Amino acid sequence: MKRPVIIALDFPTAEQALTFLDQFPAALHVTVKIGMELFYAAGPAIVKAVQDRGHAVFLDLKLHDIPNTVEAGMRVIGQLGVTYTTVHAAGGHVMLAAAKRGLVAGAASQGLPAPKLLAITQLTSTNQTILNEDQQIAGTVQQSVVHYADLAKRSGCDGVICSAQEVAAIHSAVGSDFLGITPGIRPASAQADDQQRVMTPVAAAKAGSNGLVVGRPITRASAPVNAYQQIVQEWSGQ
Ligand SMILES: O=C(O)c1cc(=O)[nH]c(=O)n1[C@@H]1O[C@H](COP(=O)(O)O)[C@@H](O)[C@H]1O
Repeated sequence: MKRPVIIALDFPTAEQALTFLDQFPAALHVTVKIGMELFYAAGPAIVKAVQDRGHAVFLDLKLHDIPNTVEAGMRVIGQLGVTYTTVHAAGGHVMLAAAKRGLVAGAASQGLPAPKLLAITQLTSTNQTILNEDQQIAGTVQQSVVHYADLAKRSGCDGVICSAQEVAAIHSAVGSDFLGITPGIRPASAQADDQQRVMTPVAAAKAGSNGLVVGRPITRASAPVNAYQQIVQEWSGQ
């Protein structure tokens, strides 16, 4: 799918994750996000298990450390054949450039294409108060997100993770070829949970989002494949 609806496979064990995933026919070729919970539990074997089922992997480990450590970690991630991976933009230019270098080198060592490197801007659970008081960053959330998008682009990243609320501003500031992949997606009837900056799939599509990340509205639905297909339909109908 050119603009994917990425399913956040947030489960505590490989068994639970694969039991859930096996409801989705291989022919759907979904993209699933493996985050820290599942990766800490199941390691690279879960990445391979998902790929062996014909699905694509977004490995979301949100690296944030000194440049040398991030470069070395990304070199390993680059060897796993994943489609996307993440780093925190707040680590700064030198760390982001090191992340890109490691990822490209790791992929090249296996003859693989480099995964798309996405920088986390402000998490979708962050609101104005958290930004100004906890993080001591002045200005609006949108200003901070656009700043991080510009930094990420200058540092060699392929895109950012942000709320769909900020995608249009990012595209007008740094260009529409820079990916804005957006979690915090909630169908109109769903609860927000711990998300602060949410949008519906339809609104995210209209805003120019390059891909949705959706977890609980699919993983906790009584009929997950139907919930997924309904979101895909809303999203791609725009
Ligand atoms: O990097 C992410 O994927 C991410 C960034 C962000 O700003 N907000 C955010 O919710 N996410 C992830 O997107 C998924 C959202 O899950 P739900 O809130 O259940 O739809 C989770 O796996 C989060 O870790």
